[in-house]
Formats: sequence, structure tokens, C-alpha cells
Amino acid sequence: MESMTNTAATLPDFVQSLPKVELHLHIEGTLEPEMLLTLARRNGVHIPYRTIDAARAAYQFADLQSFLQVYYLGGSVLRKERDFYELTQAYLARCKVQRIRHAELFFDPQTHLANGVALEAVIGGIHAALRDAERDWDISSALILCFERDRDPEPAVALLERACRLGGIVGIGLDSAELGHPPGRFQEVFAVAGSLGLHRVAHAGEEGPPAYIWQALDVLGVERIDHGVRCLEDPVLVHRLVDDRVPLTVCPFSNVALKVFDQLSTHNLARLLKAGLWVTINSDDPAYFGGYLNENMIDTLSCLNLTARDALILERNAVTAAFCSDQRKQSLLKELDEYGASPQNGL
Ligand code: HPA
Ligand SMILES: [Zn+2]
Repeated sequence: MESMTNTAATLPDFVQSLPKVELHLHIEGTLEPEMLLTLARRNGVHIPYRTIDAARAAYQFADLQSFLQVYYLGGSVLRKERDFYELTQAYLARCKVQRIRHAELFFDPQTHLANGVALEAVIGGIHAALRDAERDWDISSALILCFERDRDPEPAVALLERACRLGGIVGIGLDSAELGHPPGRFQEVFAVAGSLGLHRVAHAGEEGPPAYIWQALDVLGVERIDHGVRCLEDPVLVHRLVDDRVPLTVCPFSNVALKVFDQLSTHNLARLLKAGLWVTINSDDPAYFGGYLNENMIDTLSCLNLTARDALILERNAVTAAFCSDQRKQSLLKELDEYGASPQNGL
């Protein structure tokens, strides 16, 4: 009967059209094999893959460390300002298709400096693409400079000051190999960043223990925790994260690809939500982990029996946790409310 027809959008349709925000995305992790091979050829950089299939075949990881080797190798083909522009523009074109309305991008300047690339080329290329996407596609963005925690913290302050002189950085982060590299070693540069009015985030509790999340909060003064999935091992920490409303930028495909969880159906995201934590879903390094934001959301929600309502909650969390102006936040929240209320979504 006509009146019994269910008009609700399917979960994939709902997620695809939902206005979204991405808060945990390494721009170097969006380097698809096609572009990797093109740039390697164009810049005369040797990489051990001849074909796209050979590159994809190498994207099998046992843990974070084995991924990072492949990821830094990939990053080595990025040499010119134009490369950074094209890489960033390609990601933003995906954002347009996937209805990502605001994106926060990490980048790893120390990798590029070690490859002999000028900081001006890195930041200049990324920034030009961000500016063009805002103008042409109304995608707002924020650029977050990541320090690699397995490098010496000593030169970090000077690098931060150089980057700030170039402009366009809204915050700093901490990434790379976690185990054996506690966040506290980077106390000084995080204190300087705080005094400059920059936002602060750090990867913690991805492979590392809850103690690293405590340090990121108490020693580095971070506003968000990247990953943070191991927080559930420490109930006192969970209380702290809930009470202080600290957002977690969770990346389900990444966690499965790097063997933090066996499969999506055993991921703890639903338990994190149930514990009252401020959870968001993100793609981390989508070219390496099998999908962008929509794929992460659709597959995770389906595998964990979560709903379109949960998708809306996750996106409200992401908007609220974003480093954008209050005006932009209000406008994104309004877009979300209107989308949630539209009759064809059947919520
Ligand atoms: O998931 C990650 N963890 C730590 N460092 C990284 N650098 C790129 N991706 C990651
Ligand atoms: Zn990450």
C-alpha cells in the first residue's frame, strides 16, 4: 500500500548527501598511486613501484611503523610547490563530491625539509589550493602543522616560527611513530604554540597507552585527541575526556588497516559514543587505507549497527570541534539541522 511505503533514505544515501566536516586528514596520505607515479616521473624520484597495481599491492600494513615507511616513501615524490597544489586540490575535489564542507589538513613539513624542499613551496602550494576551494566551492579549511614525534624536538620551535612568518597555520599537531615516543618531549613547542594563540592537537592512544593521552592533555595542553581509541582502557581518563568535552578524531579504516582492531565490526567507536565521549569520524590517510570520509562513515555505521541519527550526531560533534569561525560553525550547524529535518530523510 502506498501509505506503508518507507520513504526514508538508505544509510549510504543519507551519509553521502549529509554536509560533513573532516578533522583528521594527512594531506600526504591522500596521494593516490596514479599521482604518486606521475610525480615520481615528473620529479625524477626513484620509487620501487612501476605500476599502480604494484603500488596498491604494497599497501598492506602490519602496524603503524610499517605504514609510515610506505607513507614517507610516497611523500618523497612531492618536490615542487605545484605538486603540493595539485595534491591538495585533488583532495578538495573529493571533498566537493563527498559534501565535506570544512576540512582540517595536517602536513608533515619535516619530511619535506629533509627531502630538500623549501617550506615556502610546501605551505605555498597547499595554501593556494585551500584558498581556491574556498572561493570556488565554499569549502572552508584549516591547516595544522604536525611535528614528527620520532624526530628530535629541539628544532621544533624554530620551524614553528618560520612557518608562522609564512602565515596560514591555525594549529600544531603531533604525529608519526607513537610507541616509545611520549608526547611530553614536545612540551616546549606546544607551550610556544599556545602563547602564539595557535590551536593544539596530538595523536595519542592510537597504538600508545592511555598515559600518552594524559600527557597530551596535561603536558601539551591539547584541545583534541587524534585517534584516542585506547582511552577506554582507563575509566578515570574517560571521565576526564567526557567532563572536559575533549573531541576524539577517530579514523576507523586506519585503525583496521594498521591492526589496532581486527575488523570494523570489532571497532570500539560505538562503545566510545556510549561512554559519552565526543566522537568524530575521519579518514586519516585515505589513499592508503581504502576510503575517504563517506566510505569510513558508511561502512563503520553499518558494521556497528549505528543509524542515520548517529551520523548526524557525529557530524554535529565534528562541526562543534572544528577550528573555524563561530559564524562558519553556526552556518554549518544550520545546514545539518535543515538536512536532518528534511522529510525525504525520514528521521
Ligand atoms: O595514523 C597516523 N598516526 C601517526 N602518524 C601518522 N602520519 C600519518 N598518518 C598517521
Ligand atoms: Zn593521523
